[in-house]
Amino acid sequence: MYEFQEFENGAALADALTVEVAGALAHTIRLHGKAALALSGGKTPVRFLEALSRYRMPWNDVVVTLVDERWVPETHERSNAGLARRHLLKGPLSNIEFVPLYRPVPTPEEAVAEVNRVIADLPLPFAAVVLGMGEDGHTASFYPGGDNLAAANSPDCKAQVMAMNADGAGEPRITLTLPLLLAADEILLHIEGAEKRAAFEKAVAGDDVLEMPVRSLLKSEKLVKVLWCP
Ligand SMILES: O=C1O[C@H](COP(=O)(O)O)[C@@H](O)[C@H](O)[C@H]1O
Repeated sequence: MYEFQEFENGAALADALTVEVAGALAHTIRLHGKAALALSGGKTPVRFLEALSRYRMPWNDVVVTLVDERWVPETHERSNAGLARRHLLKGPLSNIEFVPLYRPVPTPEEAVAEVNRVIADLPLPFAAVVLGMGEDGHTASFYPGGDNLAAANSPDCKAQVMAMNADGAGEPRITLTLPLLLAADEILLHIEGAEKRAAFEKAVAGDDVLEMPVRSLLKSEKLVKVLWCP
């Protein structure tokens, strides 16, 4: 199920998303002393990450990771970890705990066992996961046509992370799996622009999760908060 919130512009959306995420983190820290946050990459999150980086809260009690990663080193312009470092993990947040998904080995398949162990050691469930969506209906690295899509996007998946290879993905990927995302206390989907709004409308109008993998979240019993601006 989902709840759709529309914002006037990207700045208003970024501020509202920051308040949602910070609230979820603060709540979990109050209850458990430590909170985990999983963020998306791509182009959309820049303004939100900048707003979050300015937010004052007990960041030393937070561990940050990613919902997915492109199999490139952090120095590569397409690295999701690089994006988080440039726009969130800076200034007073430079030294907070960050768990990247990339490892310097040729393929995600060679790293997946180790990354699974590291993610399983986080203070789970995530206090919040912030997802994005492509116009093809992918979210995290659940790509239409992905070799591990059916397994990673299944509510029965036992792994925390899986490798993903898909024609539309640009490079090999590693992704958190559906049960881990759905277990989060707050699930937020951040989309911007008319094309993504149209893709979202198409996603909610259909049921085939292999065609548009974001449907697995939107049609689940967990509440997904969708934040959109033109
Ligand atoms: O490749 C990815 O794409 C999606 C959407 O990215 P955007 O550039 O259209 O905002 C993103 O959510 C995901 O984390 C990323 O790896």
